[in-house]
Amino acid sequence: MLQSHLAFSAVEETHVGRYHLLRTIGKGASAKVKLAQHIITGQEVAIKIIDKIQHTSSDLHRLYREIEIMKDLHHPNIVKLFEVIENEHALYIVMEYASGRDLFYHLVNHGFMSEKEAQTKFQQIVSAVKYCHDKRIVHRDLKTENLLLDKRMNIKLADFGLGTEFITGSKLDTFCGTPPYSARELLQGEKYDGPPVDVWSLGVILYFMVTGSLPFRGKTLTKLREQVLQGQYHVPFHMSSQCQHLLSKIFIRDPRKRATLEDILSHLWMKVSHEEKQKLYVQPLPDYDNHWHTEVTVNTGYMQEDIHDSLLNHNYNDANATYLILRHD
Ligand SMILES: CC1(C)C(=O)N([C@H]2C=Cc3c(O)cccc32)c2nc(Nc3ccccc3)ncc21
Repeated sequence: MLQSHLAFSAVEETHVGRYHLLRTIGKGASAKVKLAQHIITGQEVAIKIIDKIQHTSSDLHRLYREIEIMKDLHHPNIVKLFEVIENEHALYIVMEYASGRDLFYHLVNHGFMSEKEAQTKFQQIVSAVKYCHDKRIVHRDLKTENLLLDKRMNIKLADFGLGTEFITGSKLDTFCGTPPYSARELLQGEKYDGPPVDVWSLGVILYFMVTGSLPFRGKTLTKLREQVLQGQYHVPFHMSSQCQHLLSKIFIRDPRKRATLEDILSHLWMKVSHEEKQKLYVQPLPDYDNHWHTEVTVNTGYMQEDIHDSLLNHNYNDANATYLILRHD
């Protein structure tokens, strides 16, 4: 046993099932994710490799639950599960590969989004989360790091490690998630309802997309908890009033008063067609020979050639000014 185990761990696998393993794209404490290629179709997949030896039985139980949850999810904005391969050493979870990395990486590298782009992304995210909630599944760890992007920049919700079934009316009590994205009731360690916790995290994600920073970001957990308890966050000047209004409905401390996913989906900000950012001003070609402008300018006492010279030489003199003012009409 020991010998074969060492032999296994020493040799870097190049194939698993019908997949050719390529490079590592993610490494966690308990799992590694590799880009792989389905040999027959050439399709790229991502394989989460779990070394079973290093896992406690409760960890493995949680993983099997994650797999069961994923088997039941079929949505365009949720990472697909293709296959599970298992042997005595390892568990290989073959999933959809998102080539655009995650939303956190995208925001850090490209800065915050226009509200139009944020709206498209947010509609996809809310659609995926609503699909889960309708199946009585809450994610509980929604954050930009778990939102992947495919090659067409569509959202792919990942990482159902913490997802769990919720039964309406019965409260959940396991603290989990990531503090800056966590709702007050989670940080307070109270018993909580699943859906409102995900709604709060959606607010943090929306804020991050539109501003490029986190709404609540205390240096310590205590300072962060204080900020979340107060529900105070900075609203930058460029945020539209509709977006501000939507966030104010999400960042409500009392989970019973907080917006539901239906409220979010029916909010004006989610429907209105956001004006693309002010179109960059395109300098119109100068029309130095606009006869009407020239005629009027001549009538104001300027000679035709004076006007022409001053325009061509960009003399910002009165002849030029008169012409430009007329043109600016
Ligand atoms: C199987 C699954 C769902 C997964 O577990 N990961 C990991 C691995 C890295 C990572 C991350 O950086 C952020 C979230 C999830 C993950 C995946 N990463 C990708 N694409 C990718 C491509 C270049 C760089 C990073 C991620 N596609 C699918 C997955």
